[in-house]
Amino acid sequence: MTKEQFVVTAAQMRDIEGRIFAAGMPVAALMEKVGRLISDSFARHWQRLQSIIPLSPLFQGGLGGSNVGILAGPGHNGGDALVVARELHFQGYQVWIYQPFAKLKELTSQHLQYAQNLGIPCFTELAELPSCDFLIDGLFGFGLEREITGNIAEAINHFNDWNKPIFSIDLPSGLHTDTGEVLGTAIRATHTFCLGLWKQGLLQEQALEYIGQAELIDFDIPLADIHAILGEVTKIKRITKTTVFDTLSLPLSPTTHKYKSGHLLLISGSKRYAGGAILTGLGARASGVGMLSIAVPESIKPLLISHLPEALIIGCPETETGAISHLQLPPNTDLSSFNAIACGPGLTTDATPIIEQVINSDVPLILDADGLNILAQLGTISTLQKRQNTTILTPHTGEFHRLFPDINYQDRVKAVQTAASQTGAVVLLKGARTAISNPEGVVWINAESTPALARGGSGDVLTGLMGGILARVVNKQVNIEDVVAAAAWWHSQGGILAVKERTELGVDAFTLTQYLIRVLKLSIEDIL
Ligand SMILES: NC(=O)C1=CN([C@@H]2O[C@H](COP(=O)(O)OP(=O)(O)OC[C@H]3O[C@@H](n4cnc5c(N)ncnc54)[C@H](O)[C@@H]3O)[C@@H](O)[C@H]2O)[C@H](O)CC1
Ligand SMILES: [K+]
Repeated sequence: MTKEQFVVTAAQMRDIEGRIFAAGMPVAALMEKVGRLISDSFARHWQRLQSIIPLSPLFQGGLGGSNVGILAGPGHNGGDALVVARELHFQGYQVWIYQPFAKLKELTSQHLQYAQNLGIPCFTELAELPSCDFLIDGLFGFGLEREITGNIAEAINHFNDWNKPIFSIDLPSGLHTDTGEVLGTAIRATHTFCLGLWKQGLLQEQALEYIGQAELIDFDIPLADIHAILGEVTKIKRITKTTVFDTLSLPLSPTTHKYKSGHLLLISGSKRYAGGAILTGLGARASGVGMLSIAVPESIKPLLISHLPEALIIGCPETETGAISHLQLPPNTDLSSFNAIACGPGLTTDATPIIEQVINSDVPLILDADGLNILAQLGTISTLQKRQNTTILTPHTGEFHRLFPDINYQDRVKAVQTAASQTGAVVLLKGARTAISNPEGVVWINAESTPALARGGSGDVLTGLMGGILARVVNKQVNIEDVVAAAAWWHSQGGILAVKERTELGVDAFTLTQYLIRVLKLSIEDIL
């Protein structure tokens, strides 16, 4: 487990830090270490930022000379900020401090006193403040306990209105550490330096517009202290490249062959939605699955063959509306011939018998799109109750609400945990921060994505990619939720790479399929 995977609440972070202090690490030393780490990381970011934003006329070139406004709070978040203030002062920045609080924690008060003795101007009133090139937000960290009101709320709104880059320490001040909700008002950060371990609130969708680019500042928290507080099996984890590569079982064995790399059956498409079948097939292709069979209505079989010559396209009888009426598998083949089935994109809701058939099979199954809408019509929990083998559901919020009308999906972590435990399935709830839970409540959060993926067809690609990975590794003793997390991570990283080269408007679903192998290659080069 790399530190990047752990996700903590304020209480857990306080307990972990409490263990570090109890073991002898002086609080002042930790604050000094953290302050220096932030200053170093900040200098790297500021060099990059300087190339894209105009600087104040006072700017004298080089790293120094920029004007820095430090917002210092009454607690140790403020203490961190004052250490940063001192370090940037010695690096030649023009630093001023805004510190409006009457009562400060002891350590924070000492750092303020030293900054003042160094001649760094300190202000308590907004009206007195000079201009600056950027701000460093050390008002509140995980010690924020209640709504921010009065002059502090006014100050936060005032700084947001300056439209200057704001670098927040630990969390944007005003965000609830655990839920990410705004307590009164909150700093809209350009960049957030999250300290030690990812705070749960930074992984919640409602926090996204306040966080900016988030970075973890690792200050060497011993793993033993983390596990002592979080337990050996941590409940909520952030998907990282390391976990994904463990699941994808790369590199391939030199003696592998196509039958050892899994056989996936996709059941998708209709006369009305042939594209869904093609996109799902292209997603599966990218997974490297050994054998790919795609069951579609007979009338679109030639279309699929032209897009996916390597796949076995199974033309099935169709209803008068052009949906698959029943599966007509090749001779000597039944559903148990496949390592996994992914079913739903483009099916339309006229394919109920197909969904009943795959649910009654004993094959690992992914249901998406119309497969989920039909499941909802059949009765989600009662229908899945009879399934013994792996089931994965991949709804977006609308499909989730149809499947689980009684579950409030605002708290996405709780929502997927509840849905997974009620159905015995692994449930992925799509979104800007996709959440995945297994029936035991172990949750993966995909913390990096791009709004460019919010387009028709993008989910079809994910279904095919996930189905291919599942078919490849299902017999390799992997956790099913790890497979789902690997697919979600790969899918979003493909989107992020496509945005870099084609802008946020250039990532249609077909283009996305062309970036999946590219992003894997770049990730392997980066990790090896
Ligand atoms: N624990 C440590 O020694 C280290 C912590 N790190 C940094 O410190 C903060 C956590 O510090 P803490 O003093 O516990 O709390 P905050 O600085 O986040 O909060 C400040 C203080 O403000 C008061 N307060 C809470 N809510 C409000 C409000 N709505 N209005 C006004 N005042 C409020 C409350 O009394 C708090 O004590 C952590 O985020 C790190 O930045 C270091 O990184 C390592 C050492
Ligand atoms: K802060």
